[in-house]
Amino acid sequence: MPDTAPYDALLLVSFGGPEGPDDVVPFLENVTRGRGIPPERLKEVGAHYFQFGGVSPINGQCRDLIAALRQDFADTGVKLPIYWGNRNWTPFLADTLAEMEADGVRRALAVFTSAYSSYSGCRQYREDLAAALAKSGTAIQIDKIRPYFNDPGFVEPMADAVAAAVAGLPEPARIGPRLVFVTHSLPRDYAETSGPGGGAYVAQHLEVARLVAEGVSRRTGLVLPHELVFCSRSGSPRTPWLEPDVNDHLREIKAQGATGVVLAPIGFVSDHMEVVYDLDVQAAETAQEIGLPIARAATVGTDPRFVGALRRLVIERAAVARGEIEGGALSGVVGRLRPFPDVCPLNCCPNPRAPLPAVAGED
Ligand SMILES: CC1=C(CCC(=O)O)c2cc3nc(cc4[nH]c(cc5[nH]c(cc1n2)c(C)c5CCC(=O)O)c(CCC(=O)O)c4C)C(CCC(=O)O)=C3C
Ligand SMILES: [Fe+2]
Repeated sequence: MPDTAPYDALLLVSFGGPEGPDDVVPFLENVTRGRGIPPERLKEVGAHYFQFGGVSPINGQCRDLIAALRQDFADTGVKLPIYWGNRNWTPFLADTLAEMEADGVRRALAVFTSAYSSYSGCRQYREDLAAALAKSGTAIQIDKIRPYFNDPGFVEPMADAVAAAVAGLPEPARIGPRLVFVTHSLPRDYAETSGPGGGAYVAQHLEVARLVAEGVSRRTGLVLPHELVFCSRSGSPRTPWLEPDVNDHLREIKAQGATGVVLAPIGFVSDHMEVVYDLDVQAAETAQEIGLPIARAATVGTDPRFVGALRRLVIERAAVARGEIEGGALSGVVGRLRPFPDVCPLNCCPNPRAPLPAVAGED
């Protein structure tokens, strides 16, 4: 039986999303509290959710991932109970931690639904956990698994998905489409300070884009041009964010003569609102308007290779916690970047406003 000591539980930590029209405004208030998002942008984002009946797909996708992990754990003899808590909507992390403590959990391993290093996708979750411990008055010790962008179980399903999307394009677009890799935009300063030495967010995505493009060329025999672009920009228009925006980029490459595009949302682990709205509605409209055929590749979701990768990362992290191996020794990584740290170093992905307590780091 795989050894997951010293952990008593796995805690899936995610963003949360509204589950009905009445949830939309309070959810957005939770997301944007103290973040200087202009009211016009909030109205616009609210309208995206209302267009989907006020329901974000993200909570259902977390439930599906947990169900798949439970089945995988049962099949492989991993005896770790799985809990779930969110930053912005029910089940809130503080409530989940209270439940865990009542169940006797003393030491938990967190898995974030973000594969990359950034304030929003890593430290902010570490801060959320510290705040939730304080709020719930619990004393659970919480570690996290390392960033998993370069795990083969994350990269391989995406290469399959992109190859399938290429095949799904109409003739003649499928002969030589551009692979447009998409992730969430960030304020430039968040990107510059991301990861242990800075610059990790973009470096990690460029590496995944390169690996997936390579996988696609092995699968299809085509060597396709690829680039990394960004979606879902918010904040003040005066703050510089990562560019180009996916819509601007589609116009640009159409003008350069592109005949077809595969959009590959490598920044996300499931088809949540950023994917089903920002790509499937907005970018699809742009493409339609300029007459550029596009196909959107699936995210990893509950692909068994991804689920298996999370299980290996959990088993590996437990062995690291017991002092038996180093991070990366069991689960392994693909490509040119090293395994990222299991324990976030001091000042990794710093809070852009003010330092706050965070779990699972040296600080
Ligand atoms: C890097 C990153 C990820 C990926 C990593 C991860 O997954 O964690 C991510 C995921 C998500 N972002 C989400 C939703 C939103 N993000 C917003 C705002 C922001 N995101 C940011 C960054 C990221 N966000 C940033 C720098 C802001 C500006 C404000 C701030 O500094 O915090 C806003 C406010 C309105 C607006 O869009 O302006 C909303 C509603 C949802 C839920 C989707 C659903 O409901 O299905 C998910 C998974
Ligand atoms: Fe976001």
